[in-house]
Amino acid sequence: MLIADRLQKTFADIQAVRSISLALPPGRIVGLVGASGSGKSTLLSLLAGLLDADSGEVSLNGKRVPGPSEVLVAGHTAIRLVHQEYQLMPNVSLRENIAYAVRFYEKEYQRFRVDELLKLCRLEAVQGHLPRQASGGEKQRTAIARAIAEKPAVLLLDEPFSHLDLPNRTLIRDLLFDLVRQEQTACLFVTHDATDALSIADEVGILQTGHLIQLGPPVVVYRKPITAYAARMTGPANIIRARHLPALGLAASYHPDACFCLRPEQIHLSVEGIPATVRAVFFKGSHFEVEAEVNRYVRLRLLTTRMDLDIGSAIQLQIAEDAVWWLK
Ligand SMILES: Nc1ncnc2c1ncn2[C@@H]1O[C@H](COP(=O)(O)OP(=O)(O)OP(=O)(O)O)[C@@H](O)[C@H]1O
Repeated sequence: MLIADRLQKTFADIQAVRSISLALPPGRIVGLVGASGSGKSTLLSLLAGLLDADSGEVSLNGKRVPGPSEVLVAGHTAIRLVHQEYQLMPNVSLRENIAYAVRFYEKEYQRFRVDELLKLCRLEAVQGHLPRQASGGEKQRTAIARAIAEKPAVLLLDEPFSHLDLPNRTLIRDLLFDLVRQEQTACLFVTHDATDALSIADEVGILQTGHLIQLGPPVVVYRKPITAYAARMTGPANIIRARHLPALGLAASYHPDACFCLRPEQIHLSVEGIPATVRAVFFKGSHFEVEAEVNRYVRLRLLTTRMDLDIGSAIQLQIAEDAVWWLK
């Protein structure tokens, strides 16, 4: 189990990581979501033993992970970090890039392990390609294969899904899912887009200006975000002030300035309810996202499969009292 205990890191006057504690057990996936500059990469480097913490510590199975200033070669053999830029050797094939990680083993085992990794990472068909002949998704999977070649206890990934198209994102997601189950690897990835984190992680954390402000199962973090920032980082959200509750047919029970979150899928179109006017309709493939104006102060995003809505359509909305989630 990888444990971070009150990690702190400051660069000049920027507090990049502020007292972050978390636990990463084997066979589990943790996804950390945060805006640009929230401290994601710094935290990964600290967890990998590639950056010295100002205070706090990282331990793996009860043993402290030393920072780079304490060892000759920075990093820990059982903790692997996959960078955003993949960092592959440019002049050798994808297969050789992976084989390099197991070069000190017997030839027969090398061949066996590389074949196994190529299969796991769905790279068999392109194993002879050079990195420049490979797609972003293939390079990402090669970087992951190389990182897991020696069966590390912990796999850390920096934005593994960014710059990839939907089929490749799905491939990486399935690969991490299989890997963690098969090899009991502990996996932590950081991302600025929560979609993948919510679908694959056992726990999702929200990073804001160096603080880990929330950590919990995806459904809980999505349904009960602690702040407006956490709500927005985890998906589309209507953030509304309490003073507008009566206009939504809900009891005004809080301070007028308090904010609450309503997820778009919690607002339903009905034959009778709060009158609203459609101001925009966005086609999303499986459904439409609709922007509805309730009055000059309140516009709501909602989801529907109805095909007949257009700008200016009159609609009626229903919102259950228990859909309202108060934010700090
Ligand atoms: N080596 C450094 N020297 C000075 N400041 C740094 C250094 N590394 C990071 N920072 C600062 O620390 C803060 C956190 O940076 P970090 O790269 O960890 O954020 P991030 O969430 O990974 O951002 P992004 O999503 O844009 O990569 C930022 O304000 C950044 O400018």
